Amino acid sequence: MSIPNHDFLQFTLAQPEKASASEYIFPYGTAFIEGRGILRLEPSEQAQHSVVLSAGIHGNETAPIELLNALVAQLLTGELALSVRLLIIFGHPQAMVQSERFCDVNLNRLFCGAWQRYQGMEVARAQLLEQTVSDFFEQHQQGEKYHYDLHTAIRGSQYEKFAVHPFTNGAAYQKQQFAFYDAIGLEAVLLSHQATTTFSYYSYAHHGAQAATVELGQVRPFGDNDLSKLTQLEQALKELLVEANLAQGQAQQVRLYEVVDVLTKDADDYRLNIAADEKNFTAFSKGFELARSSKSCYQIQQNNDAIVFPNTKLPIGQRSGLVVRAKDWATLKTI
Ligand SMILES: O=C(O)CCC(=O)N[C@@H](CCC(=O)O)C(=O)O
Ligand SMILES: [Zn+2]
Repeated sequence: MSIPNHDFLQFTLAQPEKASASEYIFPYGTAFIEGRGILRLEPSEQAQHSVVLSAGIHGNETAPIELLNALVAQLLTGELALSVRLLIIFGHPQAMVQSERFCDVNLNRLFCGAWQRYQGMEVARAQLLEQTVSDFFEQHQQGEKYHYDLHTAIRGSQYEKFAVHPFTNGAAYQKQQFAFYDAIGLEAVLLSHQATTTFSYYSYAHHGAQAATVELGQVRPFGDNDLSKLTQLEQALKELLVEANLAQGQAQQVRLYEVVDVLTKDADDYRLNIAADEKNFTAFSKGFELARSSKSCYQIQQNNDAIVFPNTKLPIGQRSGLVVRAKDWATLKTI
């Protein structure tokens, strides 16, 4: 069965959760519909890289879903000639239908086997996505493995577009990844300071892929996105898929931040002392009381430490924000 009008998004939204697999030929390869929201494209010519592009791990983060859907249509019609193995994942179709971030639990906390510690409908989805990515990368033959997991943020941001780069545990960072971040229009990168249970970290840690979570502006409903803001990303993805080339800008144009603390909601009365519309990367003075609950108090340790992803509408035990600090490029170990 082929995808009507090459519209993988509409096809996905209309499919049942347990959709059956099918495959068909398109002008430059074979398309495998592996499950709801999961489309693998294998080029007819020798593939140059293995690329995973995911969006909608949070169902209400629609701009990158629309962007990927347009790219898929161009591939399926043959307007773009595919030269890499490509796995497209629309992460959480049920949450997409409901215009929600998630249904029971945050899917992007369930990877690297963390799903074993949770309950809810996302558990099976996390297992399936892990298995799908593993199967895909296990068939990798040549070139690089890439996984870019595309999101939009709940809040506005001092830097509209930025990446969360996986924890490397002391290994040198690949400069070409930062040059790619600049090429796709990112203004900042957060360097994770510990292992996480996110989708992109799974591909990095378990499959050695070049991977990142990429934030592309603010959450908006389907049809309400200005995709012209994502032109640089669109061009760079086309270059990757068609020419097998990782677009390169100026790595050092991208501002570096390191995560210095992860805030965790530890009680029902947990509060962040920030305005409801405070933007990501808002900086504070040393000593400012950023968070308080009956169990804990968090004060800013150094002038200009900033908050990213503040959120208290979540269960106890979950991340309520990242405290980040600007980092000098001269201190970054790169190869
Ligand atoms: O705006 C927010 O608060 C969250 C936006 C979002 O979904 N971000 C990702 C980042 C994942 C990472 O840290 O790598 C998430 O929270 O899952
Ligand atoms: Zn998200």
